[in-house]
Amino acid sequence: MPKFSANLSMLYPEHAFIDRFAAAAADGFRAVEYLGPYDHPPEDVAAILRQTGLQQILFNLPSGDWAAGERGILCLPDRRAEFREGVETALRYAAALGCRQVNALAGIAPAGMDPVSLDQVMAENLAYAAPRLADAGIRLLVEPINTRDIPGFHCARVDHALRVMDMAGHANLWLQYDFYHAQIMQGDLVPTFQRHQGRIAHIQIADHPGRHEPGTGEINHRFLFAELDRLGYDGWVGCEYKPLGRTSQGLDWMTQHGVAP
Ligand SMILES: O=C(O)[C@@H](O)C(=O)CO
Ligand SMILES: [Mg+2]
Repeated sequence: MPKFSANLSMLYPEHAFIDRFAAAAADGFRAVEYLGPYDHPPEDVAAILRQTGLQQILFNLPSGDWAAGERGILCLPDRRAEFREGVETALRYAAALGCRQVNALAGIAPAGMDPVSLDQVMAENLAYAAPRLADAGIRLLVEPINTRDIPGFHCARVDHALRVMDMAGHANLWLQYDFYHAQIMQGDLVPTFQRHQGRIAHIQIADHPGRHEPGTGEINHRFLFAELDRLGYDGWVGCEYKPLGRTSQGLDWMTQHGVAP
């Protein structure tokens, strides 16, 4: 059975962010992930992890002005300095929280910019960050995100992410494979996983359409989980979906799929 982490940016919206940790622990989760801890001092988040016994397994590098619609800065030519500062901030938080994986979001392509030059900026930033994070024992992940939910997102397909990671040319670059985004952009979920398994550090799930609980849409999660087991995937699977009702009640999808938090 895969091991599941609770994505606190999406699960438990009925609670304030800081109270979502206890809610996830009460439901039996052993690990959490979310977009970013940066609104809270690292020692406060570390204390909550200690109190709840939860493991912090992933968060994103600082991703620009989220409220203003930004979705990462990795590909943005005039934000290189901010990206580098963000790596230092993430290193500080990761050390405090014992987190061994961070995700770098490509960002929305500025209108009129040549996509090849944006790839070059991405690769340059990845080449800068990957060894620094490796020295601290932290993996650097890249996540393709569908362009229906985030129009203009620069890195939407698995092969694109892998190509840019190859351009950066460092061993500490890993794919964050979100089945929901992949279903929208390309399908072929399991063969794609199998082809790139050695480069995949983290998986996320939600059903499609709607991005709700597994079992509410067209993705066959029972099959996916069985295949992850058969293929020996030993990473985490992030529950990154929008609960249809109260999060805890909605977790009965797990028993229906023969899995547990
Ligand atoms: O899939 C997602 O939306 C997240 O994993 C993320 O990090 C950016 O929104
Ligand atoms: Mg995701």
